Amino acid sequence: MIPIAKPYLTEEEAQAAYDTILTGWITQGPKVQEFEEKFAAHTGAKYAVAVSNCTTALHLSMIVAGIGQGDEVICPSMSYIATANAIKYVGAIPVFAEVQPNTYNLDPVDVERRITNRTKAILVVHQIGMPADIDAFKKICKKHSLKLIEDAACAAGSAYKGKKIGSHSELVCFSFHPRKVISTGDGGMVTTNREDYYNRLKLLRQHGMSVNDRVRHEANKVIFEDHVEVGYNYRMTDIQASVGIKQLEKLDWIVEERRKIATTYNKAFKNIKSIRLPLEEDGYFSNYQSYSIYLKNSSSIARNTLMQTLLDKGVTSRRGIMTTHRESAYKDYKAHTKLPISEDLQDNSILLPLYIPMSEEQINYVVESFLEIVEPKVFNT
Ligand SMILES: C[C@H]1O[C@H](OP(=O)(O)OP(=O)(O)OC[C@H]2O[C@@H](n3cnc4c(=O)[nH]c(N)nc43)[C@H](O)[C@@H]2O)[C@@H](O)[C@@H](O)[C@@H]1N
Ligand SMILES: O=C(O)CCC(=O)C(=O)O
Repeated sequence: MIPIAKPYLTEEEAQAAYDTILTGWITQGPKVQEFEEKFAAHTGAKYAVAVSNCTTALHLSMIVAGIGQGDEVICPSMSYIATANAIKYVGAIPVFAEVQPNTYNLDPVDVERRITNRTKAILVVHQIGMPADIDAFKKICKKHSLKLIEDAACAAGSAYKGKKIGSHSELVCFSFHPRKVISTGDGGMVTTNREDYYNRLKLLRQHGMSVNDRVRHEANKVIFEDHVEVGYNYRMTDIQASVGIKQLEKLDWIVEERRKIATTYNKAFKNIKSIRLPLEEDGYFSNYQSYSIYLKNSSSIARNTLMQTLLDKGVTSRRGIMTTHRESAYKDYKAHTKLPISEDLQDNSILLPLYIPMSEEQINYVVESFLEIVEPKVFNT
């Protein structure tokens, strides 16, 4: 069976976790600090703050951006549910905007249309690793005095206009969940260029503690900490961070390898008229966290049938990215939300296997299986 995804983890990561365990400092310690410094350097951001996952990264970003009760935040419905949930955590209201059919990313024109006097921020997602048009959203935010927050859960190693994702705006949130291109089991990171945000994020992730445990541990004078505001326990462990450091060293290589597989898929499928392949325009550099194909109306096979037939041949796939407004948790949205493009993309797209290392044989098997089902006539000639 060819899986949909698999984290690329080696003896190196296992050894790093082992070594960290034996140091006796296993959470929010030196390895977390090292991972943060290296991640900031890699993205080109001034600061990075490690947290327990991207959902908590988004939650803290909402808080430091000053988003609160009753504020509106524009975001895509077509994203993993964590995007909208983070807005809800602070009592704010997710306002769903449409995405562009060929990139799955927020449509700036539709976003601007949905701005009201209660709008406080735009939460832009770089969907399945393809960067959104950051400059367009920066312009809208400037014009309407809004905050910009980037959900880069899937976009570690992606770049926009020659600069890595993480370096473009004030709050960028990453995930190291196993489904992402690099993983620490679970884990997240916020990058920022603002020192005030950096300090507040560090405070909030550790209960609002004024003097952290490492400082107290190393002090030769008795120090008492204060908890200056109601914070959270959103720490990353040093065991995770030591894995993250090794993963980060491989990130650029992993992205190159993923892009090679995406290129093979692109070449193999380019002449199929009934499907649309991922679009990577000039200035956009995707890490191909996922490879998504859209089945047009003219497709002779329904998406779910295609998925089952692939599975029967031993090829795992996934349906297109979910739409939050159609989840039960968001049933209040269902009646008044009209997002035909997002719904169509969710219903008619399919993610194919893409992971490192995928053998040539496995890649070819996915290609052949897909062609055999979608274009049987061409395949058999
Ligand atoms: C980007 C989004 O991707 C994921 O959705 P998805 O439907 O594409 O993928 P999932 O069904 O979660 O599949 C994750 C796949 O990734 C591989 N995998 C390998 N190790 C793991 C693991 O520890 N946890 C999970 N969830 N998956 C793991 C397996 O092949 C597994 O089937 C979700 O897990 C979301 O959490 C995520 N935001
Ligand atoms: O929790 C998940 O399954 C995905 C969300 C995520 O990637 C994260 O919070 O880091």
